[in-house]
Amino acid sequence: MRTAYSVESVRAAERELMARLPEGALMARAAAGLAAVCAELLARGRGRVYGSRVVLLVGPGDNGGDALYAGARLARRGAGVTAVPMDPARVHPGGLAALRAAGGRVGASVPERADLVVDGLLGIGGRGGLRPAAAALVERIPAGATVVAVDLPSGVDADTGEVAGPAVTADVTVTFGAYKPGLLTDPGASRVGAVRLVDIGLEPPEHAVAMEALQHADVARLLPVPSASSDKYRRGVVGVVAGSEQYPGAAVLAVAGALRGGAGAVRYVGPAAEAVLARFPEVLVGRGRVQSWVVGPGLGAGRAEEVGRALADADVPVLLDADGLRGLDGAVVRGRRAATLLTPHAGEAAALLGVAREEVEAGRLGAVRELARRYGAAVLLKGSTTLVAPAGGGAVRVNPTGTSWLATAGSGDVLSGLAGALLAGGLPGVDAGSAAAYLHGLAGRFAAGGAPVVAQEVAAALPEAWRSVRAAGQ
Ligand SMILES: NC(=O)C1=CN([C@@H]2O[C@H](COP(=O)(O)OP(=O)(O)OC[C@H]3O[C@@H](n4cnc5c(N)ncnc54)[C@H](OP(=O)(O)O)[C@@H]3O)[C@@H](O)[C@H]2O)[C@@H](O)CC1
Ligand SMILES: [K+]
Repeated sequence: MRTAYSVESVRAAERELMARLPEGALMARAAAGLAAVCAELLARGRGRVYGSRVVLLVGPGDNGGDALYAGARLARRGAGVTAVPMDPARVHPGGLAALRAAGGRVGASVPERADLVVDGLLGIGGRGGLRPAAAALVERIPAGATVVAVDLPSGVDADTGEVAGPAVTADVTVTFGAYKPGLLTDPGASRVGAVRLVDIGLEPPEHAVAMEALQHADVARLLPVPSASSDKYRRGVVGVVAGSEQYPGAAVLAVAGALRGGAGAVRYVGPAAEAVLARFPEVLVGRGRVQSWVVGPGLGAGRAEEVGRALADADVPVLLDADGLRGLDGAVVRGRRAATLLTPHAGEAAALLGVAREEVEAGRLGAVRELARRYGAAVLLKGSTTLVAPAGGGAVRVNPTGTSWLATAGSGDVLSGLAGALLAGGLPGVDAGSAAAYLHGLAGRFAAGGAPVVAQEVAAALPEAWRSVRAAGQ
């Protein structure tokens, strides 16, 4: 499991550690780690550190201090290092002295050419959009230079991933002590490049985890596996209420996802039974006992009664997607005993929250948390980085397996069937949602292999995704 911590808990852990260490020790560790990554990148790009041109963008706080001490290390190895302060009157004094002593220089403007630019403008102390002096430096980053962000790209909010105005786009982000949510959540996540975590001895407590990303072994532990005594009912029957005359394909794809999600059986309810059976003769048709409901893909408007009927089944987990999310009543969802999992994309989330879609896109983490709070339900927010918030608050999961090839018609229908099958297998909403997103992303990668993919191929690649995950759990 990869975990991320809020700025507040990183600061608390930092204070505790600092109290036990000599002054400057933590910054020295951070700078050493940063310099090592920079040296590695220079060696990879130009064969050696000696003679390379390094530019440090230096902010007024400790983030700038890290950059200066790392710059001093690179200067000692023969790099030509120029520090450009955001505010010459506010520069980390120890860092500046170290750089000068190592032969680095201070410039008033960003040189036109550089092999490597170190973004030490703002770290976890950054607030709001970049001020003009910082934005002006970011604008002048020379094209073609490798950009290394210190702790996080300046302009990205560490706690939320929000980007208000200009921000650095890094090739590599060297982060200290712990991941921050902003590195894992879009729009920030698309600015970080490759993330390298430097261990500086920080140990934030486990209860303070703000975000987590599952890995193969975590998913392997979550997936239900049939035992010798399993029959189809014990493995779970998924009821799929989906499709319409206009969108019969959504029903077929949701059923495909449910069948490949380990369900003992799938029961289909709706007007697309002919299309479903033509593709999957193993499907049961019509209402009956189920261990979970998947309601919504391709349902079309005006089917509120069917949504209400599934929700009224208070002891059966329900997944609501697409049209199943229209006009959703918070009190009804909150009143349920069994799990409810909502799987909106940004537009549907915006409609539920009564805000503009752009607002959800700009603050995805806040939006998914707010939806989970309002509905008392687990919420999977689809998109460039899929997020899953648990019903009762707590760490939000971010899916690490996504691929942009999955942005294709019907892909969400497969995901809803798959997550519904995991609910039927007994997984709580957040686990069902995050394990489904993980397998779905993996299947998308396998099916695409670097080429366009269609939703039914994603469903067909799900067994390969299961095998790949289960192999890691053995
Ligand atoms: N945690 C750890 O364990 C360790 C942390 N370490 C490092 O310390 C970093 C945190 O340092 P930090 O606290 O000094 O804050 P930092 O990010 O440099 O920025 C604050 C300064 O920026 C300014 N400013 C704020 N917003 C702004 C804006 N929008 N646009 C422009 N300016 C803005 C703000 O100005 P003010 O508001 O005071 O006027 C203030 O002067 C951390 O990220 C990591 O790199 C490591 O060394 C060791 C281990
Ligand atoms: K930075």
